[in-house]
Amino acid sequence: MNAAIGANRPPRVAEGCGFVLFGVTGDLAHRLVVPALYNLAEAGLLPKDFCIVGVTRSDVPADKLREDLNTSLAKFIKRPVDPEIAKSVLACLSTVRADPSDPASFDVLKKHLGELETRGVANFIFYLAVPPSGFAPISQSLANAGLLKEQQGRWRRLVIEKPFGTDLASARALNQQLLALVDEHQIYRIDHYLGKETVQNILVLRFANGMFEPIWNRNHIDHVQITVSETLDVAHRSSFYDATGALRDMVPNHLFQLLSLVAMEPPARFDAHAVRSEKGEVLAAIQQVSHVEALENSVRGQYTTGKVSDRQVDDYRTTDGVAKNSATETYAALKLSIDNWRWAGVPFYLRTGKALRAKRTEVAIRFKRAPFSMFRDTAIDHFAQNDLVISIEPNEGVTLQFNTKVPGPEIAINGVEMKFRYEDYFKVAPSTGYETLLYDCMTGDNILFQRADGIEAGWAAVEPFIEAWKSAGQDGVQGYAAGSDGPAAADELLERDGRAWRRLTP
Ligand SMILES: NC(=O)C1=CN([C@@H]2O[C@H](COP(=O)(O)OP(=O)(O)OC[C@H]3O[C@@H](n4cnc5c(N)ncnc54)[C@H](OP(=O)(O)O)[C@@H]3O)[C@@H](O)[C@H]2O)C=CC1
Ligand SMILES: O=C1O[C@H](COP(=O)(O)O)[C@@H](O)[C@H](O)[C@H]1O
Repeated sequence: MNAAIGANRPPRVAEGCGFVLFGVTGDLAHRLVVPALYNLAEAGLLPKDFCIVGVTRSDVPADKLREDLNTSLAKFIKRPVDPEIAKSVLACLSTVRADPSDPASFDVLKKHLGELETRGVANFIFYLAVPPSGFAPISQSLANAGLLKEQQGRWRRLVIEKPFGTDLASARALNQQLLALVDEHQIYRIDHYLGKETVQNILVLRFANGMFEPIWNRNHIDHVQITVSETLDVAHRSSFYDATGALRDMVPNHLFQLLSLVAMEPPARFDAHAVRSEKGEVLAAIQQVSHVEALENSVRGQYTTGKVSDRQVDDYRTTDGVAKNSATETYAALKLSIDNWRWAGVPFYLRTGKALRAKRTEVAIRFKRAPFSMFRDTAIDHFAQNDLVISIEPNEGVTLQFNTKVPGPEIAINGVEMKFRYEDYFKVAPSTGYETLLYDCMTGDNILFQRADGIEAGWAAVEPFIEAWKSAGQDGVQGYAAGSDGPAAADELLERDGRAWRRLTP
């Protein structure tokens, strides 16, 4: 590798900061955020002047919280926890009570952060690991207390969790509320898919390899399939899910992150402005469809009783917290078109669902078939479609399928695979996926966070489907047995175009 490549890019350094964690008593903080801080500490990546301020709405003693978080580290770090590192991360934790319904409590928080400042903590990250209803009130209270103002090189960053809105109007409103309080560069809107190595690798695969660009277009690509299938059902979060559904939960965020990385134009440089502009552009180019077209080009499914591997799963509508006549989809499939020259005529098929046969997150780029006339009479054992498959999870890696000659005196053809697997090349410690995102936030790099325009373009693209499904109500919700590949209508969506989904199991 050319050692000069990248030599001009200054090393990124995480700056000392106070990590103010709203919702520190909650699931996300315990399962992902604090374990990610532990992993950063273990990797020597936490800055020297670092401390955690856990914010709660009721008084929780710091000792009690440290004990709970320590237990969670043991539970959620997928290898033995080093007690010294855990101690050092949790030793710097203090707690404060602050509740937006009690404005005076934010003065107490301000005083606490002021004391930390006198001890040399110059910068603050405000991480809102709370339900979405808390995003705007907490941000407003922080701003009212003057805690979001940047001055004299001291930065203030606001991390907002997903979901960012529930539709275009609410996402716009939230963006407006936040942007009235802080500048765009201070907002870090999280999508945990961008913390995945395999998702970041899409950028490198496409733009650090010269061989792909000439064929990455409508002349060579037949279609793209994006799959996020899950074996999980919704039992433990049914009330959230029944109000949300598969489309809102997964498509405008996670699946569109994958779509935008695969479909965007090459950014001029590797920086947050250029990359996020191109991602936003391609999402904005997703064709806006009428209600009729939305219904024609989509499938909604809801799981019924079945078995996922050996696990019995009950009918979605019998789940506690789910309305008995719920029309909420646990499966969504869409056919989308992108209105630009690169992708004209290349359908993007997206599918995601719960309680399916297998956990699989992948992007498959299907190339056009070779003009096959010269092999018309050739024996074909197994014909491979030319798929380039980016496996996000599991079996992280990239696979290329192609046809080859079977050894022997005759010409016979067999499909084979060329595989790259991360585990064969790299030793990577298990991670939560939040480490890179938190580290980037400490370095001030928001390339892996979403900008307002990208979020809104995503919601705008799914809006016709949301609207059309709402009008259709129960009509059109297809049942599928838990543990299957999804509703038959999803297969028909592709069959109509002479295509088929990749199977969920090999
Ligand atoms: N859990 C997960 O795996 C994931 C979660 N997310 C998102 O992260 C955020 C947090 O999720 P999760 O931890 O599961 O949520 P929880 O329901 O566990 O809530 C987290 C904490 O937020 C505080 N809280 C609850 N309601 C409010 C409110 N209205 N205003 C302010 N604070 C409140 C509570 O702490 P206290 O009472 O101590 O103040 C609670 O412990 C959500 O936006 C969620 O969508 C995103 C991806 C995955
Ligand atoms: O944000 C969410 O993502 C998970 C799927 O994440 P993955 O990293 O396991 O692919 C999904 O289960 C959940 O419903 C959704 O809210």
